[in-house]
Amino acid sequence: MTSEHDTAGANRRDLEADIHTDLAGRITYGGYLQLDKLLSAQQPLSQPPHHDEMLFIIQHQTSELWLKLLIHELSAAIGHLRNDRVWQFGKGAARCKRVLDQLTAQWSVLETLTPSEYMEFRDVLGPSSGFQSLQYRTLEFLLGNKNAAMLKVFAHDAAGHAALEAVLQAPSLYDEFLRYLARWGHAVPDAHLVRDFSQPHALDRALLPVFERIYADTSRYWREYQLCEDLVDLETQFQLWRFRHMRTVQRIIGFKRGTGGSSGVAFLKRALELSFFPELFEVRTTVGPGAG
Ligand code: HEM
Ligand SMILES: N[C@@H](CC(=O)c1ccccc1NC=O)C(=O)O
Repeated sequence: MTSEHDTAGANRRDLEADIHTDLAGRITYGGYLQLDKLLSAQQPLSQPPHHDEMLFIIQHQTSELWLKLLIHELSAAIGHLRNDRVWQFGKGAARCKRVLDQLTAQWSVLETLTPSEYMEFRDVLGPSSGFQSLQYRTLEFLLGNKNAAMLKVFAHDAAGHAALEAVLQAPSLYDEFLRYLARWGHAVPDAHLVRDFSQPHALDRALLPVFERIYADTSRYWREYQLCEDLVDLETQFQLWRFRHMRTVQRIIGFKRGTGGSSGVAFLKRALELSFFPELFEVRTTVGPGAG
């Protein structure tokens, strides 16, 4: 038996009668997403264009799009924490983790770029480098890796510089978390509640009893424990991104210096020693019977 809907034999799907086709002056897919702008922003500088420069550009642009979403979600989540909206914070943190998964997984696409292919167009990059990514530095600052020296590379961009300076001066995710704990009766030393937020947080053993109490009795302090574990997840995911960047760089340019002027892989490796929430990792050593 055949019917007008039976297109299986023809291996074709017909349009349904109600599908909108008169779209003049209406909101469309390409219009809503501004694809004219988005898809005209891939402009290789190599002359003639090197085939692999498209991969290089799109890998960076997609990373910047995910970074934009991360900043959007993390800023909102920090606001939730500041206002004791723990459930909403958890929801935002969960989304951030999934976005970080995407960012980390996508290194496997760039890893298909061979060292010689990259060297064929690397010179067009001049002194530009991911080190100058405003969104990346914003994310690092939101997470607490504060460093005023990083502002220098944005001196040429007054608006970007001012926006980053504001994030440098504001409490980070961990600062807000410690303030949350203090509001809920945990013995967070005052020095962590009011401080110069432009400085990075460094391991303070005086904070360990707070976390030992939470980790020793997770059923009593389940909310706090879950927040701690969200932060541990975020740091772990972020470190995976850093690690895969470092390994991708190593396999593509070896130990050459970076276009941004750094030593290259050695410089990237040093970031792997940093911790946003050092007490949350230290507590694993000190908590529990027989620890210490
Ligand atoms: C062939 C690919 C890549 C190479 C060889 C490379 C190399 C490097 C090097 C050597 C640095 C140190 C700064 C410098 O001297 O330039 C750096 C920093 C950086 N790169 Fe890449 N990179 C690559 C791809 C990417 C991609 C796809 C992203 C995604 C946005 C990215 C983001 C960054 C960021 C954010 C930094 C600063 C890291 C920090 O401050 O610790 N890179 N990169
Ligand atoms: N730093 C890289 C160049 C690079 O990867 C790059 C250049 C321009 C814009 C973004 C980049 N990505 C990460 O650093 C290099 O040394 O080859």
